[in-house]
Amino acid sequence: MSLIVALDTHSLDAALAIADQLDPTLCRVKVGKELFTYTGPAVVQALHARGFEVFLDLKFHDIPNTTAHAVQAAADLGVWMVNVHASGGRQMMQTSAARLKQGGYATHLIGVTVLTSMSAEDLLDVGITISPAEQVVRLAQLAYDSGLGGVVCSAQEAALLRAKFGPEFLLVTPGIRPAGSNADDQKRIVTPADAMRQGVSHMVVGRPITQAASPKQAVLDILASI
Ligand SMILES: O=C(O)c1cc(=O)[nH]c(=O)n1[C@@H]1O[C@H](COP(=O)(O)O)[C@@H](O)[C@H]1O
Repeated sequence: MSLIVALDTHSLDAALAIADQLDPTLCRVKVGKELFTYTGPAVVQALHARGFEVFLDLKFHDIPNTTAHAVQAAADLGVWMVNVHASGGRQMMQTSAARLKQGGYATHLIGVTVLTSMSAEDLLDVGITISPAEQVVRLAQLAYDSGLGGVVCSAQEAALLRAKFGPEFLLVTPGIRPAGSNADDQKRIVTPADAMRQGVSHMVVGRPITQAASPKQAVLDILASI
């Protein structure tokens, strides 16, 4: 299992101030919608120059042609991983995966299942009457069948997916909270040690690291706990 630090900040300087306290041999970094919208590709280039592998988390969700081209644009930046919403459907995911394959890109493409900020009640609001775990399995199956290399899910569903899709399928899990830390807006949360036991391949941690007095020490503490 490896660690991905979510650099959810509002400027290049703020992101690099955190990245410069981290060790690229101990973690990867994630660039999401806030940071990328402020900085554009410059942040990805700066992180690559510092030796980090980057997960570009833009959660594309659009018609197949648009999504596949956006996924290719991410791969052209040389990122290690990029994601789409699995609820965008089979054709959207197949077209995106095929585009990466045809281009010979090494970038991992994964599908977001049910956001870790959502509970059963939140799903009901958008017309989904099955449980979060059932919906995660349904979308993970669709992602798997569409040729994606893995999914984003909560570690609460990881054991189920690991058993179903085998050891190679990437299970990338945000909603990780060390014991005693604030849940913030996350609802399906798991500690790093429990996530490890559930068979996740990569855990994503943002605020518990980026808002710590020492991000470097927070990374070491999490790695020591697993
Ligand atoms: O795709 C993601 O990375 C993602 C999916 C999901 O279901 N939940 C989720 O929290 N994320 C991202 O993971 C990070 C979690 O950050 P913290 O809650 O601060 O640890 C954020 O950057 C979210 O955008």
